[in-house]
Amino acid sequence: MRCWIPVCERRGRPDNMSLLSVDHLSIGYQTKKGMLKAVDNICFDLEKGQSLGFVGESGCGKTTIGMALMGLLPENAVILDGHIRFQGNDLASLTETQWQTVRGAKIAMIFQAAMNALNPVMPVNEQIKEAIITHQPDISKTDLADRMKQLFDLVDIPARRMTDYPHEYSGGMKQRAIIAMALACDPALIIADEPTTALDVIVQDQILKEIKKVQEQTRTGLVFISHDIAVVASVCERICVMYAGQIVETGTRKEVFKSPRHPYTRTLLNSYLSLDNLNDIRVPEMKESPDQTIDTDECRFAGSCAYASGCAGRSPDWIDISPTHKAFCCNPDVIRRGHGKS
Ligand SMILES: Nc1ncnc2c1ncn2[C@@H]1O[C@H](COP(=O)(O)OP(=O)(O)OP(=O)(O)O)[C@@H](O)[C@H]1O
Repeated sequence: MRCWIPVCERRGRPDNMSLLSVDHLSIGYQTKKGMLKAVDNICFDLEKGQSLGFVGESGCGKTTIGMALMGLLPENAVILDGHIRFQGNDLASLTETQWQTVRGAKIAMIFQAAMNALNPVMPVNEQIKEAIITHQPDISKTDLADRMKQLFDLVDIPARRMTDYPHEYSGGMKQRAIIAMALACDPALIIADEPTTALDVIVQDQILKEIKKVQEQTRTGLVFISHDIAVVASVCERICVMYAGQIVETGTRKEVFKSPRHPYTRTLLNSYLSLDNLNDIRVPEMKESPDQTIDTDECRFAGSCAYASGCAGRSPDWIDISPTHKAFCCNPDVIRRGHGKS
């Protein structure tokens, strides 16, 4: 099966020059029912300073991708196929000892509800210092103090609050401290997995702006994971929409958010569109996700798709809408017509 790779980024340049290059990645979990293919033939590239969002409903495989990028897949997970190249090195072949020089230093992660992971009995600045010293044991006291000031400035925590304990911080400040900790060693790539889920809406908005600002200022690559397409669109330049382990649509923020083509993306966007926009979109009644222990090339969304017609038994393929916008479907007419009526 052909896999979409953004040719505009790869043209004239060997694969190993990308910050991150994921090729035909498939990851399974060994379960009692058999091998559950949680990630199926995923391809994407990310350059320094770029942001890429993964969005889809719970269980579509977003966290599995994030964990694979951090070398933190659980024991029953198996990389079935493909490569993850980071700065030219294949992450899938690293030993745990090698991972320790990458994880936290070159690739950092902001987990779901990570703020609860702050140590309650240690001042926040000491926890961030510890993260720096773990990867840079020879750092001088002056450089460490400079780095700490820089980090707190970057995430807008006043210097006078550096020595506070976590319980003295609000939820938003704790999450800013977690962002500072992720940035501590100046990583080239940050994976943010639902980083604002535990926060109220106003604080969520502030933290999303903070992540975007920090990512743009530091030119860090960002892989951002969320079930909320509006959240992803507010932070990321490019979006991959996932369904049942596969990417079904990818494009720039504007292309995916303003001109969704895959029937599943339209469903995801349904709750964010006004009734006017919805007039010519058929929104299906979502059925249960397909059983991913059954290995098939057939369209996984067909059972819920309001546009499915003659799709049974056929395999979807990538359909080009623009050089940066593609959708994975059996039905080119539905994809090319966009919001058009059938
Ligand atoms: N350790 C595991 N063993 C077996 N199956 C797993 C395991 N972890 C995840 N899965 C399954 O793999 C699929 C993908 O899960 P994953 O957590 O990556 O999805 P997700 O999109 O991140 O969902 P959520 O937003 O709920 O975290 C799901 O069907 C899930 O049940």
